[in-house]
Amino acid sequence: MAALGNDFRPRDNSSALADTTIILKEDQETEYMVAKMFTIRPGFDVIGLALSIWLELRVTTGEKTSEAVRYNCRITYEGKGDVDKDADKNLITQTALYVLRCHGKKTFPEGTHVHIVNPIPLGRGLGSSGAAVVAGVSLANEVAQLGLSKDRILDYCLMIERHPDNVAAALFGGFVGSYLKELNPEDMKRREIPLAEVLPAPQGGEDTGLTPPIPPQDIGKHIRFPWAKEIKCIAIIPDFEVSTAEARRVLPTSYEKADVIYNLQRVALLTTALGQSPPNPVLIYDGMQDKVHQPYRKGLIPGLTEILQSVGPDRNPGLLGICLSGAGPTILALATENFSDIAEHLLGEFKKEGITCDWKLLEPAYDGLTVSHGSQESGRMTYADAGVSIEAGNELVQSIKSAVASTRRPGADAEIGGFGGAMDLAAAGYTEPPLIVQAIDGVGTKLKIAFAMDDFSTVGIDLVAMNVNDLLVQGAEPLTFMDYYGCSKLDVADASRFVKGVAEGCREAGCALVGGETAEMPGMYQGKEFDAAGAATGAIKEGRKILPDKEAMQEGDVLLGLKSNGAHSNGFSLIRKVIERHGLSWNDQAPWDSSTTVGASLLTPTRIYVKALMPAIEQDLILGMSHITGGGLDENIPRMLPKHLAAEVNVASWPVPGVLKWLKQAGNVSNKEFARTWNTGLGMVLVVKEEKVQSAVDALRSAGEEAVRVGKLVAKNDEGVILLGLEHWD
Ligand SMILES: Nc1ncnc2c1ncn2[C@@H]1O[C@H](COP(=O)(O)OP(=O)(O)O)[C@@H](O)[C@H]1O
Ligand SMILES: N[C@@H](CCOP(=O)(O)O)C(=O)O
Repeated sequence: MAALGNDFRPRDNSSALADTTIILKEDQETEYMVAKMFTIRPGFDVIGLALSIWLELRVTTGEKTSEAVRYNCRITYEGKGDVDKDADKNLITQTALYVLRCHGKKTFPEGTHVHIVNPIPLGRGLGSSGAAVVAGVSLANEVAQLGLSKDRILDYCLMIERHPDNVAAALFGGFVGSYLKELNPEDMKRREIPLAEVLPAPQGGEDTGLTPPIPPQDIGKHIRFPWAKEIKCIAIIPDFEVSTAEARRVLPTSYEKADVIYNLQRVALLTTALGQSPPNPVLIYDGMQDKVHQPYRKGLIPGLTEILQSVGPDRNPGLLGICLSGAGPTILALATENFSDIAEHLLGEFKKEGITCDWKLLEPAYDGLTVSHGSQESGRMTYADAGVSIEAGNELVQSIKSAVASTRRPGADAEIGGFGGAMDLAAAGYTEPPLIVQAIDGVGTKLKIAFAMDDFSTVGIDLVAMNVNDLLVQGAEPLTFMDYYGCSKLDVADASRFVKGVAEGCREAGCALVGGETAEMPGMYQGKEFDAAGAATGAIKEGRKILPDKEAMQEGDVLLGLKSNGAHSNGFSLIRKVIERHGLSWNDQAPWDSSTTVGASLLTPTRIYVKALMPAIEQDLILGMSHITGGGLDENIPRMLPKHLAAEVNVASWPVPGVLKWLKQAGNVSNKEFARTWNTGLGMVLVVKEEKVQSAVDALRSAGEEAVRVGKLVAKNDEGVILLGLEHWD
């Protein structure tokens, strides 16, 4: 991935489409298509919600094969479950064949290869068949260039899946209401038009020339409702299938008037309630009650009634409502927070029935069906087709411009838009050739907490901290910084909050943000997730030594510690496990600090020690420094020591921050593990000659930092770090 340059814009055309181009080359292809789909609906046969799971087809034509392939269509599949690979049996290609036959074509174009990538679990009520039907109609539309509009595609879909909720949401995206128009008298007479989900089979095989029923115009109508941004969907997906056909067979053919009115009243309110911000849990919970399908389907899903009734907004903070997804067995809970709590509870309820489940946190997806073409001959590929928005990139540049400019410093103007970031060393005070030091790092899985909290304002500070603290321990002054932000779909607000955090970190470290890269790469990451990395460049003045000065270190040299303010940016994989095991959710009150939540406390940004340490470094008061990151005291302190010396550290000499104390105890983490996973309360450990300790402490104090004496250097036997006073941690 090219990440150089200082244009805060999406990657250049050729690299953004690199994945696609590779596919085309390998298969000698002419077409490329992606169909993105969704799932669910809480109003029986009426409303559907497209969710963030995409069914994707990669389609190529002109493939050379040694043997004849039926209907000219070779199918390959990756994803959930397994599907038929025969073109006339696979739901996607079967649907496409029906549409092709409606247009007088009996086969796919020669050498068609359809590669299906399907993450939607089959037969779980998450609309895999609706997605497949939309993809199938679109497939025919593309390979035969039929020019069908989305509205006309819906007509074809409705000939196959006669309930419009799933196909309409899959096709148009978002939270969608739909109805089927009554057929006009002429079409009513056309007995071949299926009234239920019956796929018109190619009677007598591919060569009969029979024309299947062409859909009447405008069979279905739809409208998109608003959806409040904070509402997310927890899908609890049991490990067994319920076929939609079976789940429809158990429904009655007629209903009591009272039950019909009950549902109508709720659906009418629900469509508005789900668009209101903040959402009203009472209206949504009541609005999601149902009397026309859930009660009849309980025989197919053990414990359904009890499971649905086991949660409510009064008992489960954050929960808004719950229903069967599609025809089941998946259960869909809508919530604004405490997602893992709610999910764990429902998993527990299913477990009582002996059923294991998977769960996913999903969000509405607004694109619906998208198609992108890539023709080698015409070179008609576009960013937009591939899911990359230049407009969003430009918007981001505008929104971060002033934050980036605020990091300017002597030697770097921090203006964005050029091809590279420049630094005038002389203007920065380095008149003789300095030693240049560089560092590169990421934020790690602390990002996961930011995703869960939907708060990206501080992880940029962590990114800068991880880099500049690494430069600092080598005695270098950080001068410039560059960041990399990779996502699947650029959310300008999120990316901007992130870059503003990076700028804040840079200001704190005194370095200029001279460039960055925002890479929008469809399909690389899940939903709104992103990855971030950064690199810092610093300098050491001519004539001064790069640290650590191992040769100058001796037994008896003093170890000073600078406090951390929590976990900083390391050990988050274990942190997440401990939090999960304790059934805490990110929005719960932090057990170690009643004034904040678990997530907010853990997002406390990593301390940046530049301003505190630079004066002492410049006065040559320090022989070596260790930035306590992944690997903790155990792994990081020996990195600054000569082979013959070890660090003897008295762990009682500094306070362990409340959060780390709690995590250690809650995770039953041994002292050894504690010292090699987390920083234990020290963000930096310094080696200082005894005679310079007072000056070093004074220099640090003048810069606002209190150093504590934590130990000394001793002759090394086995261990690089000897921890004394461990009982203090028990
Ligand atoms: N991507 C796909 N490719 C081919 N067939 C599919 C695909 N997705 C779903 N199907 C077909 O649809 C069936 C599931 O449909 P259905 O019972 O309606 O459940 P769901 O709730 O998942 O829509 C699968 O067993 C399979 O035959
Ligand atoms: N309204 C339909 C929806 C079926 O959805 P699926 O995902 O189970 O195919 C119904 O409830 O039957």
